[in-house]
Amino acid sequence: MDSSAAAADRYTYSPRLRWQPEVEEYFAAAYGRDRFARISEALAHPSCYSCIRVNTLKSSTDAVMQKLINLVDQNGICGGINCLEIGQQKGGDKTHEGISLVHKCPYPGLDNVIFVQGSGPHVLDYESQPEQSVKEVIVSRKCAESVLRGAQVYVPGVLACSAHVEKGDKVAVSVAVEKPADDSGWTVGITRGTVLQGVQSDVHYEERKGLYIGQGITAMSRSGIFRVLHGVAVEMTERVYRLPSFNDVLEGEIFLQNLPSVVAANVLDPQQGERILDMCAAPGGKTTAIAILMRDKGEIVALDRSHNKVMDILKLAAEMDLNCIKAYKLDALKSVRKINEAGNVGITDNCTGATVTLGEDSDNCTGSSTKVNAEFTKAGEDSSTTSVVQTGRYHPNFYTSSVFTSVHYICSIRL
Ligand SMILES: C[S@@+](CC[C@H](N)C(=O)[O-])C[C@H]1O[C@@H](n2cnc3c(N)ncnc32)[C@H](O)[C@@H]1O
Repeated sequence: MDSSAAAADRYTYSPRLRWQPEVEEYFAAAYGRDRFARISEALAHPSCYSCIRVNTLKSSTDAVMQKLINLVDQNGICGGINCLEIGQQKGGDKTHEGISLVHKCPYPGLDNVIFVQGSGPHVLDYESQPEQSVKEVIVSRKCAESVLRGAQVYVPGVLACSAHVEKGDKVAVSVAVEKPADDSGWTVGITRGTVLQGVQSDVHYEERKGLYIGQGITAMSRSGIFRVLHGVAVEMTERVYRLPSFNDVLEGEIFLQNLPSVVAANVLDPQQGERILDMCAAPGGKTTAIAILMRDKGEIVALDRSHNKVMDILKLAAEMDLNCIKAYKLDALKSVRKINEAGNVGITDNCTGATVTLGEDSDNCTGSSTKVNAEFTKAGEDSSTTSVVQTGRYHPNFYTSSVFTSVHYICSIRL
């Protein structure tokens, strides 16, 4: 193979999804092998559109579309990537690759949703400087998913980098995907800080073939990337999928959210004045969707086990001007306990745990009553530092709705 053919083979994006054998067998039997192969193929690639939910308490779908059009006309919102053209397709010369369009969501009941069309996969030229060997960065899967949705590469997402990378270097960015580990779990098998050799003797050389998601310019040196805790490591200049970044765009008026998550909140059909429990809530996508459907009237108890993520929920709620969301740090796994024989509510001995007993009585046609007795740590307080911990008693009656969906961890209960 000559060097350009080898590069074309190597610097591509053609990921293959790996399943645990029993899972694969199950789905193959359910869908048929061919159909399941097509589903697996589709799941390995990012969506070609972004889905935006409008905060209809602050704006309207039409007004947001108009603002996006104006923003693009003024500055573009793609961070230097030629990918976004919003509104009507303007003239025949705009049909080249890279054009994106904005549409209202065509599905009934989702008129608060806007789609922004992206493009890809694109074939990129990674070897534009043939006299130099390609410098490389490997990022985590989570980081890669964000990059393919328009984000930059941030420091925590970088797992490995070539030697001698300086600020301003052009780098090829690939993704590390999990593979089966010895203990029957999954691992990426790369220690953070690994030096990439860029030669075939490099242990990670073969496994990143076909997993290149784009290229960019380093915003700091290799040593900086692994020394600092925050910041952009690589400014992406080319991506195999091009979608606009909505970072800092129309803050509080829009939320980027996958369509199934928007639908999950709609299916719950929350009403004004109700009380809803969202047990794995951060960053607050479904919580805020539910709050808006309730027109911010009622109460949503939003739980997350991570203190920082609880702060994210509160930040998002404040940005969106939503006052009905109360966020608490609580491990949902410790918040539900089966009823004991006597039908008593147990009390946990963990200061951040909650005890929930599912009772048999029901005074509501949609579900059974659920008594809750919990001690919780209020958002903004750190349960690991006893000097600042203040726990409060929490003892409402919960009424489960017929909807108890696990789509994207939503775990919402009508109280
Ligand atoms: C995929 S995110 C949830 C997304 C969220 N429902 C939304 O719509 O934006 C999963 C969240 O669940 C939280 N989480 C996972 N296990 C949890 C548990 N046992 N108790 C509380 N939160 C948990 C994680 O910290 C993470 O923030």
